[in-house]
Amino acid sequence: MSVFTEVSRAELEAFLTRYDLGRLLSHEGISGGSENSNFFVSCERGEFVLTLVERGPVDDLPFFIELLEHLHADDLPVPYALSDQQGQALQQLNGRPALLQPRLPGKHVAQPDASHCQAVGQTLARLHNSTEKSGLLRETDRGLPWMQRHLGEQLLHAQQAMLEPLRGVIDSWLQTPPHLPEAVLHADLFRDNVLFDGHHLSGVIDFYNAASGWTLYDVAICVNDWCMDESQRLDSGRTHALLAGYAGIRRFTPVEAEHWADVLRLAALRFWLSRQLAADQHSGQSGVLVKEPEHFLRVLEGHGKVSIGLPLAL
Ligand SMILES: Nc1ncnc2c1ncn2[C@@H]1O[C@H](COP(=O)(O)OP(=O)(O)O)[C@@H](O)[C@H]1O
Ligand SMILES: N[C@@H](CCOP(=O)(O)O)C(=O)O
Repeated sequence: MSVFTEVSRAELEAFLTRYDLGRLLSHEGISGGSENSNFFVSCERGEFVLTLVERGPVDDLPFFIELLEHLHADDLPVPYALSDQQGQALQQLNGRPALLQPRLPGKHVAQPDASHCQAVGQTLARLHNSTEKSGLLRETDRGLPWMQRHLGEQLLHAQQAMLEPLRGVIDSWLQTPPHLPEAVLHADLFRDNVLFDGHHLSGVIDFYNAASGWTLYDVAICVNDWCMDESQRLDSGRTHALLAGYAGIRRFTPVEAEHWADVLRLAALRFWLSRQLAADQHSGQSGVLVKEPEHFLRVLEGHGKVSIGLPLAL
């Protein structure tokens, strides 16, 4: 399912009178997304993406708008909400909050190579450098307390021997958090949220998980999606390339190196839990895309077999 709220040509033409983009040429629903209704919109003065926000942290839309404006001003390849002729970025359409953003060029890469991974590492480091001192803050609703609560409930579903030690890590970090560098994270930088034009990284999209947190955790989320081989073990070439791309722009610290293996596993646990909860909630419903939770159990297993340390400057 990808378009939950339809928008007719007449409704869109009326909406577009708020902007100065010329005549509407065409529009079509985008099938790729899973949370919101998205449309490609072609006008005389450019190509755009219209998003009707269907669920998720709607009250935080002003935060996301400000974050994307900040990243765009820092030359990161991100979409940002266009303001209408009254200076208003956040709109309403067909009963939903709506955003109109420029369409970024490029395509998703399903099978990345080391050079794609290096570019992802570099862009993530630039994103962290940009948000670190921005003053922007947002608390995640998927942090350690959320993991602690749901891991307790979900342990019955899965191999306890593999997951119990992670419970220990969460409990101990809730008591005494490690001193890791923080910034605003993308927090969902999977392959389906990045666009490439050839080997040029042309877009980072879908910031609706963005929140303050440990930058190392964002690196771990990326590695867990971009650097896995077909058995869900770390691919050495791609992992080294992503980490080196990142470290070339933003150095890792010795404390980060010490916590890397646990942070990698926590990042895998977070997505196993969210997929497992979605599967429980939507089981038997048609039209709802539920991603396979077991994938992240295999990623966790893989981390027990292959480990690759963080590169530290000498
Ligand atoms: N600004 C954009 N430029 C180009 N394509 C976009 C843009 N925003 C979204 N898309 C396309 O729409 C798809 C769904 O967007 P996404 O934000 O991931 O939706 P959802 O929040 O519903 O998961 C993306 O995979 C991408 O192909
Ligand atoms: N990329 C994630 C989906 C986004 O996470 P959610 O917690 O916002 O549903 C995945 O592949 O599971």
